Amino acid sequence: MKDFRLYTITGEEFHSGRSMLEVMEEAVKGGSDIIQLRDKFSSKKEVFEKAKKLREMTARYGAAFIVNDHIDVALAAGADGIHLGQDDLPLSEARKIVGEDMIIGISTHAIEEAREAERNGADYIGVGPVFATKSKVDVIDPVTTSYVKQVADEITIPFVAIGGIKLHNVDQVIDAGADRICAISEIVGSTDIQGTCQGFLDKLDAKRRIEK
Ligand SMILES: Cc1ncc(COP(=O)(O)OP(=O)(O)O)c(N)n1
Ligand SMILES: Cc1nc(C(=O)O)sc1CCOP(=O)(O)O
Ligand SMILES: [Mg+2]
Repeated sequence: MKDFRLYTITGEEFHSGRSMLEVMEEAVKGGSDIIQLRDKFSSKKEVFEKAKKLREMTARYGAAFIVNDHIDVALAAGADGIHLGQDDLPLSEARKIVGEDMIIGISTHAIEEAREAERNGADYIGVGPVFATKSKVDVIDPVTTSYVKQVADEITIPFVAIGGIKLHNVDQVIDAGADRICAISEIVGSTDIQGTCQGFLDKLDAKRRIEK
């Protein structure tokens, strides 16, 4: 898959009166190079309608587009990939359905899950929740930056840190080894979405400059 740095997920409860498309377009304009449609409340038909709009918008900017949970919606909307959790369809079965070209991302919360996802051909993994988050209802306790460090030290496929990541604590995640970060509330709840994205990118870039 094409490399990415900043991953933004929809969270319509934080969009405060703005349309989902408007919010996500701001995120892409701000430099989010991958976005995910995550919608736990709408009907599948509604999720599909949203997916088609996000597919069209992301294609205009050259950003990757991922659908959470719904493989059929991802395929029907022409998304670049799907994101699956530990309780979703197993990766090997999902791969049979979507083929080799589609991106499959897998959530992981412990190093054994990260190893398994890598072994089974995940294109990237989510690593979290690093910090406490209110954006997910059935969330487990924070895995802390020590899990980020474990993954950075051992796993070779791309990983994205997620969960409670804000501009004020992202340095801890970057210091633990993350090159890519993912956020919902800090970005889509911001009154200056482009500025918030730029703030994250500046911090990620500063790390890359130091490593060169
Ligand atoms: C990039 C990324 N990482 C983790 C998740 C969480 O996925 P999952 O565990 O399936 O939980 P839900 O998002 O479905 O509630 C994600 N969506 N994206
Ligand atoms: C959807 C999701 N998955 C997580 C995981 O750890 O797998 S944490 C999370 C919520 C992230 O939202 P926020 O940036 O607002 O904390
Ligand atoms: Mg899921």
